[in-house]
Amino acid sequence: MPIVKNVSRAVSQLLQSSGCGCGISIVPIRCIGVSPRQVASDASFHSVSFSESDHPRVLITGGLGQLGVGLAKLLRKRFGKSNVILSDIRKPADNVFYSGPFIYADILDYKNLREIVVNNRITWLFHYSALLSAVGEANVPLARAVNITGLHNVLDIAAEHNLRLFVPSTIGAFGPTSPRDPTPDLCIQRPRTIYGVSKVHAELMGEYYHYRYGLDFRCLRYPGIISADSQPGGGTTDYAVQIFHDAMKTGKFQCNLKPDTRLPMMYIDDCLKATLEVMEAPAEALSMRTYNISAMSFTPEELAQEVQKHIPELQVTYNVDEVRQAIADSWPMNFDDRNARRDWGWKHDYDLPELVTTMFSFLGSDSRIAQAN
Ligand SMILES: NC(=O)c1ccc[n+]([C@@H]2O[C@H](COP(=O)([O-])OP(=O)(O)OC[C@H]3O[C@@H](n4cnc5c(N)ncnc54)[C@H](O)[C@@H]3O)[C@@H](O)[C@H]2O)c1
Ligand SMILES: C[C@@H](O)[C@H](N)C(=O)O
Repeated sequence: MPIVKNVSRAVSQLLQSSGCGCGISIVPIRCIGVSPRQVASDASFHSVSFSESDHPRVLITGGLGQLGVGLAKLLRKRFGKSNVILSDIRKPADNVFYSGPFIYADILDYKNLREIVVNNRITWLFHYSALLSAVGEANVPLARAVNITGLHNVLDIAAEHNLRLFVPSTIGAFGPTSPRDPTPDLCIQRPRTIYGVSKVHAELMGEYYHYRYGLDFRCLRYPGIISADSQPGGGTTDYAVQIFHDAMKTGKFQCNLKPDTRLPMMYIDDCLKATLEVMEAPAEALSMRTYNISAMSFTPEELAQEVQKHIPELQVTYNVDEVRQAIADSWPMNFDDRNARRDWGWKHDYDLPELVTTMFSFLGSDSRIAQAN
């Protein structure tokens, strides 16, 4: 194996060379000039010319799901419309297409993704593409491809081009053997869904690339997210969005989880605020690269009672979906987010009553507009 020997000798010489300025334990890709995809070393130098005083140039993958459009809106307000590119493999609605830059990007197409990053001089990447917990169980091969192979593509491109990378994780990254009430940042993680397994993999790979190559990887474990103007993509916590729509439309709601199933939840504005805050936090403030964030925790019964304060005639019945129930029973009931609060000042704005009032004022004003038209 002379080639292997030569390469390892060259790498060890590079590691020891004082000119590189690298420590032995942290080896940024640009120092050894060999990326995980064997891209020429000068590939990363192009993006290094980005000045920190400029606005970041942002790409959001999987941006047409429940969270991406709201994230683009928030980031465009902060960094300017033209600096934030939304992408997905689906066709955007007119209002999304005309609200700012949109591009087709399949995260499984490595070359296409790299071309987008290079041509648009991307400096920050928010990686939102994923198959969520319930749809993931219904199509494991696709979930494995999108959530694991897709993540590998994103990690390599981010490392090669010196990007700051945000990858969301989830309460679903924990499992039945994790402490569930509360669940700390660091504990046993043995999830029993392909979604959870892929998210633990993403957390570990991102942290590994951070320590091994200096990748600026940042990750938050989101609770179930509740939003009024976007639909959830097939998760276990979807009921907590659906109840609002059904309460408004029919006054009847059939819940697919048992009434006492407690899960951590969060209003979308808090989720997106946390995402921007952790991306803007100075690196020295981050004692970890993956944080839990928390706002509230409730059961379907407690949510229904709060909703009934606004729509007293709402009738709730229960028809349990065994797959979703088994998933929910293995997830945290409460999330311990003390580290996020201490390190970068995380603080939620919405508790359960505030969330329900906000959802109804949003949906209420929407329906009034629909009637007027
Ligand atoms: N919504 C939540 O409650 C929640 C909670 C925890 C974590 N998260 C995470 O946040 C991220 C965004 O969640 P969401 O609710 O918007 O998800 P979503 O399911 O609503 O949207 C995911 C998007 O990924 C896209 N996608 C699928 N395959 C793709 C491919 N090959 N290339 C590019 N895009 C592809 C889909 O078209 C879809 O628009 C996900 O990573 C999810 O795991 C969400
Ligand atoms: C919790 C989260 O990751 C997603 N909403 C799901 O239920 O799958």
